[in-house]
Amino acid sequence: MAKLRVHEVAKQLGITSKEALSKLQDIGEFVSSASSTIEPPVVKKLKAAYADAPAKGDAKKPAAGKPSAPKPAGKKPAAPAAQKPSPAAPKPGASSAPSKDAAPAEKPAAAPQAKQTPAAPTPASSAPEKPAASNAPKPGAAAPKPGPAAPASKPNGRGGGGRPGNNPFTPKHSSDERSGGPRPSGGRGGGPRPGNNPFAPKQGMKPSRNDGDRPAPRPGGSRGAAGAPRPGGAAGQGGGPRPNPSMMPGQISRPAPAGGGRGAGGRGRGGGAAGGGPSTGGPGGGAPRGGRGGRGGTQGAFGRGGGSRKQRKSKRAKRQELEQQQAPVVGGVKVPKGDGGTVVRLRRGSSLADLADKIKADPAALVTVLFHLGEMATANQSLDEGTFQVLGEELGYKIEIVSPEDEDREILDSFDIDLEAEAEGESADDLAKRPAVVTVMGHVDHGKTRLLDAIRSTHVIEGEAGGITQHIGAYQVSLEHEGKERRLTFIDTPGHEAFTAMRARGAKVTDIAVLVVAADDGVMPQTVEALNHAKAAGVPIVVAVNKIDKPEASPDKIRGQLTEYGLVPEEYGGDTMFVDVSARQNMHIDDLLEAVMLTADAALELRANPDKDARGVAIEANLDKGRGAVATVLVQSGTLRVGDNMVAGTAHGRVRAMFDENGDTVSEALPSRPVQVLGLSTVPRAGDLFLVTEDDRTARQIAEKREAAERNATLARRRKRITLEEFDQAVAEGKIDTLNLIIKGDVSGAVEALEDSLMKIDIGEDDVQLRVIHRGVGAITQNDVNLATVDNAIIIGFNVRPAERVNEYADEEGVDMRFYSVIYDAIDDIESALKGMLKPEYEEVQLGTAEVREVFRSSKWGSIAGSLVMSGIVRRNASARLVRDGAVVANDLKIESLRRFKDDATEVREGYECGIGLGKFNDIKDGDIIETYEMQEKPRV
Ligand SMILES: Nc1nc2c(ncn2[C@@H]2O[C@H](COP(=O)(O)OP(=O)(O)OP(=O)(O)O)[C@@H](O)[C@H]2O)c(=O)[nH]1
Repeated sequence: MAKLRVHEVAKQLGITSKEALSKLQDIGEFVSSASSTIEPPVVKKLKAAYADAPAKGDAKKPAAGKPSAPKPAGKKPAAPAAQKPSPAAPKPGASSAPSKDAAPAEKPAAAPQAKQTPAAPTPASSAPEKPAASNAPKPGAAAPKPGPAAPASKPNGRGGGGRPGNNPFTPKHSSDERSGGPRPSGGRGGGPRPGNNPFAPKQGMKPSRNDGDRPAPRPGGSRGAAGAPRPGGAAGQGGGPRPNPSMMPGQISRPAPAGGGRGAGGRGRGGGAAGGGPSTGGPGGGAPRGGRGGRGGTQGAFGRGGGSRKQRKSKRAKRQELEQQQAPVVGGVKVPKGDGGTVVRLRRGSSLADLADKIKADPAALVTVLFHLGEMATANQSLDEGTFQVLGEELGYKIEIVSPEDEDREILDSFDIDLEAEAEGESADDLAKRPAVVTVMGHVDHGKTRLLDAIRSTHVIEGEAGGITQHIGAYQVSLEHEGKERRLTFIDTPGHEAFTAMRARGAKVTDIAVLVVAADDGVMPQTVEALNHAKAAGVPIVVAVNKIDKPEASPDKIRGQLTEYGLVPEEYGGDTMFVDVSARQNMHIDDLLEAVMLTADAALELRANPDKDARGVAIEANLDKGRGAVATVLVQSGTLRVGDNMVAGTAHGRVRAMFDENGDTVSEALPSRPVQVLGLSTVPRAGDLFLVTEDDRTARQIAEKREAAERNATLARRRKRITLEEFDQAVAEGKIDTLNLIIKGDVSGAVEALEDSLMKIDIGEDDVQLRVIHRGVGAITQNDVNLATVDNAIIIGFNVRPAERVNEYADEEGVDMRFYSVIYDAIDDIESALKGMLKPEYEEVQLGTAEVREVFRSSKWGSIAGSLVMSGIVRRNASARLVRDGAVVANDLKIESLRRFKDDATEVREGYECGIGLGKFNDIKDGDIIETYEMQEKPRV
């Protein structure tokens, strides 16, 4: 018999290789690594040191060689569980189970399976026995035994069973003998696929069925049965009973593709026992299938003695084996496990393949793990944050999904560019005053364009050639203020649409907004929209009351109207400057500019460092036939020079030439200076941030990375930012405390009435607020959606619908729009959302009870209560209390571990057995009742 390796013995003992190594050292044996072989006497010594917990190997050995005496099965009678997979209900403990701790859970509840095997062999014994028993139940089948049985079964599953069909020339390979060579895809452990071997006379359904022992697929965790069909990887498990995915909520019963194959090999663990036994099939021989298969074989080599495969393993194989040995098994596959604190950052829209890449795992394995957790996804499918969180928790990683801003920061980080640190590192000495950047907003036809023209024509700095001013998207004016020459930059695209679109891209371009209101018209819907957009961005507003040349102009009326919207004129004691102007007649334009200066000086600290590479924002861009991409950019800090390498959004290139608003060439542009730039590879979007890089290569690579990030983001976009239903949770998580609304209605009366009623909702507490950030009359427009996007708002449409294509846009941006035609319905919805937003009150809700049937003590896990769920469900992480003879022995416990057979389970339902670990609490006795409960939120009335 081959010598065992440390890790193999460790596995038998249910300890880690590391622990085994240190124990060996303790007992005076020096062994260099986990893959070193150890002499039988040393193995004995080591096992003796763990005498408390019988080694798995003990169970296995008999299997390999001669079967141990079967233990009276069903010592523990059975429980109701009609579904028990295993025929008999062997007592885990009884059967020299490998290690009690592993097995407890699986004590089958005695539910004798009518059809299956007649007898109820002890787990350990059963496996080997069966083959011998001739066609009795296939070993695999027998294996179903939970814990103890597990080992036995595995062998079947994997090692034990050569895949019948695989060797057409093995005459004796009847499925019977084969002891249930597992066939992954087929119903996993148990059944040899009869049809596979045309030359095996005995092959037929019958044996296979036998073998089956294979309980009818049970809803809940029947998977214990070796035979239990198991999707995907599960199957792979080799006969090992595993929690059936179907017992998980929301589970989909489709098999996880990936795992399946893997399973084939029967990942050897545990299987060795039986596997070795039937040298007939050749240990593990069944499934030499890829690496895993190989493993199965290796493990079977526990029973390798029987094997004809004594060939030496290559170093690589050994190394792989060791690696796999060290990796934990989750969901039936091996994945590198984190320590619980390792943070893995993933971009929004990432897939399992991306995660696999980061944690150096096999994507297919992650598919299986996720399936095990109750969710189906392909390796390349974009997953949401919640799914990654659950998966991360299972794997021991903290997964963080990064926002677009973080994402961009990370991209720049990878090039050693940290804009924040750069800005923070600047001292007051580095900063110089810069001009304010102004956006003109207002209702249609109130004179925005005319005003911008008036300002430009009177104040634009003349070009050298005195050339004709041209539209480049922004311009700078110069004027004298308090004896000094001051400049202001105007964005030449009037309206809040462009303003909010840029904000949506993360660009903070505007320092001050000029709100133009025609004195002969008054405050109109877009006036309000514009002021709401400016307020939402926290930008100070200066009001230009235009068209005062008109006889019907009534500037005072405008002041009065705007007061209602929170813009109180200075002359009324407020802090908003109102300037009466006439754009047509160039009246008071200077006063307006003066007011803008004063407001800027009062409210803002406008400084930037001019002595560094330029950073800024693209204002607008177009593709010119002769000149290629032409972009107007606004320098926000640093100085932009011709010849600089820059990247703007996903466009990059070298600045070939720069022009100002007069069409004159410029060689450098200081902060707040808008210039037209030639030389970019493509056209950036308005609002794209730009920066100058050291070389062209860096610029190109940043652009490429951004492009890739955008592609990913588009994939994941169709997700709601925030919905009424989610407020609750968002508030509970501390993400928000204000419900932002945008109200659009068919008539202003209705909008006002709705807003009034909403504001009167008695929330009762002041930890949650309602804020209407914009209201207006007419269809829901793209601007509304933009604003909702930026400020995370919900749009309420009262008797109005979205304008053309806005629906799709809102959907793309993940903005929640709700439509009502009855005012009370809207109020009801918002009210309940708000009430949900209040900090939740919790009450205890009982989940289920489990009766302790047998307590297993393990040095590793402490006490494990082998229990039968008597009612409801037992859920991992749920709160628990222990009741003994009707009295509560301990409160405030937690179901810290929950296992079905050898695998972790999320929950176990009534009628099933499981192993429950209560953390450090060890005072558990047979007959105790474990009551589990959860604190659930109480609905508010
Ligand atoms: N009497 C008078 N008419 C003005 C004044 N300012 C603008 N107008 C006129 O108002 C009309 C609309 O002016 P625009 O500057 O195009 O208005 P706007 O706000 O830019 O309009 P949109 O671009 O459609 O949003 C034009 O016919 C202007 O001549 C003013 O101060 N006095």
